[in-house]
Amino acid sequence: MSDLTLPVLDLSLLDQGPDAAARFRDELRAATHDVGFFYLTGTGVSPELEARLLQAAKDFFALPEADKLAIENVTSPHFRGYTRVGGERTQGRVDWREQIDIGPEREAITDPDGPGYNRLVGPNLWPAAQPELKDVVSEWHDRLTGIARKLLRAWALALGAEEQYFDRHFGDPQTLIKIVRYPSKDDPTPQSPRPLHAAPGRDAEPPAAWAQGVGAHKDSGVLTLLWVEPGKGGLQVERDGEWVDAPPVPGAFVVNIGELLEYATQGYLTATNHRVISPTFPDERISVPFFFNPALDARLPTIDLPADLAAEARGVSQDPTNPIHATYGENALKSRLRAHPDVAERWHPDLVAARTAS
Ligand SMILES: O=C(O)CCC(=O)C(=O)O
Ligand SMILES: [Fe+2]
Repeated sequence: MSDLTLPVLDLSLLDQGPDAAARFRDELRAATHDVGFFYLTGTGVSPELEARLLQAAKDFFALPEADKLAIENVTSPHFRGYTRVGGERTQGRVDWREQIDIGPEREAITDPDGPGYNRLVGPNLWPAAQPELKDVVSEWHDRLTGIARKLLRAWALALGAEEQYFDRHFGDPQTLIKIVRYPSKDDPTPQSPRPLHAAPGRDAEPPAAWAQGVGAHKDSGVLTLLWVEPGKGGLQVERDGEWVDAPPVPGAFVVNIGELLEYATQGYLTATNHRVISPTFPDERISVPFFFNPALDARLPTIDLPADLAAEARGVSQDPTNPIHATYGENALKSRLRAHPDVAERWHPDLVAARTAS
């Protein structure tokens, strides 16, 4: 395994005059053309806020199991709430992590003739026993939305588009915050994996030994700002067919782009496969990915790249097992149905059947 040092970019350069800002944009373009991943410092997120978020995450996972299961995601048609260890899949294999998924707080849309992705719209499920979770998540959401918008404006300019390109096409962002805990697979504490609940054609629940922290995948949206508990390795990024470690850097986010940004740049920017290796007992690892994505019905038009950049656009990755849909809602629904087959089966059998048939 080789050591990739992801590029480190300092967001505060954008506020240090035109030359510094231009340097940031060049570095941003290079990093996301070459690797698709980088570390971002200078974001202004305070260590106090990070500490509050980490504490809230730990408190949530330490709640009695019954409190967590009271908001289990199988009770939400909108893929919100708590996923227990073993309740999620990537590439058909079980992920050994538990998490809470939080999206925009909306009322469900009841329109049977509307697009399937409307079913992603709905209320969150919050733990009754931890009212403060909502406050810290809401503050985190607002801070990171500001950072994401700043980055996207820098990308737009770096790609030869007008600065507001993404603002204009995003609509009301469909953000997703996941608070995730990766236990060790050797942790003797029962992790209450989902009882046998195999999808058609799927075998019984595989043992933990077969599971993964989270399996190799590309993020389905535009931009991910990942916060990782200090000192906790495990994230790996695929580079030239090899897995390379991307350990957390103090005070930095790990940033990566998703399939939609690759699509909008016709492969000039690259969405990169990544995965998480489970920690070794007695360690565990907490992370909080923030996915900044456009409205479900948004379709990012292809950016008209300057000739020198267009010459280096590789085209969009073609993988028959993972088609990339231009409308964000379609792409998001694809990954939600795939990751949570039990939610899909219980609430959306018609969508599953339509997909199996096509
Ligand atoms: O937990 C991590 O470090 C990464 C998680 C991730 O890639 C994802 O949830 O999409
Ligand atoms: Fe990811």
